[in-house]
Amino acid sequence: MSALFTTGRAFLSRAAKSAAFSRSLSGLPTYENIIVEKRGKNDSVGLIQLNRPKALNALCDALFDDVNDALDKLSEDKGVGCLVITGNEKAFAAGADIKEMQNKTFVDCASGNFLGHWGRVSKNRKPIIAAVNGFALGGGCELAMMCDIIYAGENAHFGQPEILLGTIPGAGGTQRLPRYVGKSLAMEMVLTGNRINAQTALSAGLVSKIFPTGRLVDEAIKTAETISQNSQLIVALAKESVNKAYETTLAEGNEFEKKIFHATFATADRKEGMTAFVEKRKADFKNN
Ligand SMILES: C/C=C/C(=O)SCCNC(=O)CCNC(=O)[C@H](O)C(C)(C)COP(=O)(O)OP(=O)(O)OC[C@H]1O[C@@H](n2cnc3c(N)ncnc32)[C@H](O)[C@@H]1OP(=O)(O)O
Repeated sequence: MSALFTTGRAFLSRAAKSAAFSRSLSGLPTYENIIVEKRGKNDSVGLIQLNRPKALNALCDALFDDVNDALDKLSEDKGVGCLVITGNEKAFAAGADIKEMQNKTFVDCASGNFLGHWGRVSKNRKPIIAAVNGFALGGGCELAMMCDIIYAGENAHFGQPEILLGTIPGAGGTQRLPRYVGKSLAMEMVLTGNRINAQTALSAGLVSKIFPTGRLVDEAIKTAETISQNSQLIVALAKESVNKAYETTLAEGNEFEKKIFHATFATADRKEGMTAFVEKRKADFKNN
């Protein structure tokens, strides 16, 4: 229980802290390395806060196990339509835990499929917003890129400094980053280990919005709340269709999109959405 009140969440108000406390008592599990809460209207947003502040939220194995377990729980929760992952004001996450991997061998990595369990974030059916304050380095930058939307606080810094440790990114840094910021900037970041700030990340296209540091999480929750008000069924299809754009040719992607569009006509929510428009009322989606 004491983990709920660490310095890592100093940006949350006292009221928010006690609300989190009572909610965590009323259902969601407590974890060693993360704090999980339901926030927003009707508790429709799942908030996962990485919580190893002394290690700048370095992504140790146990932390990622916690994240995966929380994703499973929040995905099963029919009342939750969208998730937010955040850290604290100093660090979203300073990368994979260097102390944990320092003495690993190739055989350890290959036979244990090291980092294999990280990929579940990008396969989650519900949309995830990364709310990034402070350092998002190495695996931290990769974790943000596994999410569907990235919002940055004004103090955010993104980087892939693995080259300085004699290794390379291992969770998408050389694959997603060039798709988001273009080859030249990605290559420079990966080969030098230099970081980019929030403004550069915005103009290069890595993040969609920047907010003052203290407002970032609330703004991410607001967007998540808006997404949660739509049909969860159709949101999942829309997410799948956008993601297709990164996995296939334009022609194949367009074909996929059209088929999914046609498929929405088999749903009650599509009928409800269009009927509500014609009747000039708010749609009442039932996720079917
Ligand atoms: C597939 C993925 C691979 C990877 O992700 S590889 C890792 C890539 N990331 C990095 O290389 C970043 C490593 N961290 C840093 O360079 C620095 O930190 C910062 C620039 C982020 C911040 O510097 P400052 O403000 O001076 O803090 P501090 O004293 O270095 O860190 C505070 C405590 O946090 C621990 N820590 C920081 N990053 C990591 C990490 N990635 N793994 C394990 N521990 C980390 C430190 O050691 C220290 O702890 P203590 O006070 O006990 O010495």
